[in-house]
Amino acid sequence: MSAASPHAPSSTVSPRPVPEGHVSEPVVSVRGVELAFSGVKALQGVDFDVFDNELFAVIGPNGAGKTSIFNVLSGVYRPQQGTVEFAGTDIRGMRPHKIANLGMARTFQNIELFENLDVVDNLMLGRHAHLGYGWAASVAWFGKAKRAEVANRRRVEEIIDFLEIEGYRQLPVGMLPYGIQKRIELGRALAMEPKLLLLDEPVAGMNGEETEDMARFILDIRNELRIPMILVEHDMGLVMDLADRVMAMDFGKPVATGTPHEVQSHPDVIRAYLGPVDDATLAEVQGELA
Ligand SMILES: Nc1ncnc2c1ncn2[C@@H]1O[C@H](COP(=O)(O)OP(=O)(O)OP(=O)(O)O)[C@@H](O)[C@H]1O
Repeated sequence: MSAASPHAPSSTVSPRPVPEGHVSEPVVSVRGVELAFSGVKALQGVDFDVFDNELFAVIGPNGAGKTSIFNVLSGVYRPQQGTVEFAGTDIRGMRPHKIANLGMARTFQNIELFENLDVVDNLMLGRHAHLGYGWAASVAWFGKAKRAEVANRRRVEEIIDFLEIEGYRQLPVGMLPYGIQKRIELGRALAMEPKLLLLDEPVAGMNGEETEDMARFILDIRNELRIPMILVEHDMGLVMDLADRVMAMDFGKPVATGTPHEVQSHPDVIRAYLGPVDDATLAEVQGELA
């Protein structure tokens, strides 16, 4: 992955702003998170909130700590310090499958689908937490198991409609174009009916048309399904177009949090991408971004 330069205008940045219109409790609340790997400080003093129906982006150059944030949220890494609350529950140290069952879904930088299964079956795997019956029920209480299966299939068909992948539904995922596979991975996350969606570089490796399609679906998820999202993405154009708020990271620390407009030409954000620059160069870059 390559780090991209931030683009477009800016102003001032408040350290931890609560966005206008958000009076409710945050869906995610992270405070003072510290994560280290044998001396390497991956995260230091990370604080942020994500609110209902918010699209929150995390940006930063390579190694800034973006993936580590996702891994802390989804339970892959346990931070040494700090608190992580999701949907009102303290999830620090909780196992990934338990966090997923609380309603946190994630897509990955590299597609993680079952290539030999068709689209419908891959999406049905996302319904795992919604089976509504156990193994015994599936044998001894056929009626309940069958009703749950029908309801799950109906939900999967709704997602297929929503993501406009009807034409691929019976095809093995491995033979589909890259952009469609990324869409199916998104569909599997949606099949979980998540309370929060983590999108890890959703347009990485996509061409222009695929990127535009994905951007449209991300907006639809926010506007129609009203699912809050955290987006990690190197495509700054996409971040600036889609995000409600952005947190910029550098060397494991948040350096600016605010609207895309505020963050993109913040001096610390520009220095995170370009390295040390003098005031004249900084002003020139800010001028180009304006
Ligand atoms: N499992 C690990 N073991 C050792 N160091 C790690 C591990 N995971 C992350 N790191 C280190 O933590 C720092 C942050 O890494 P992270 O992958 O979170 O950055 P990133 O912003 O996602 O980078 P990229 O944009 O390249 O994906 C880096 O110095 C990285 O080498």
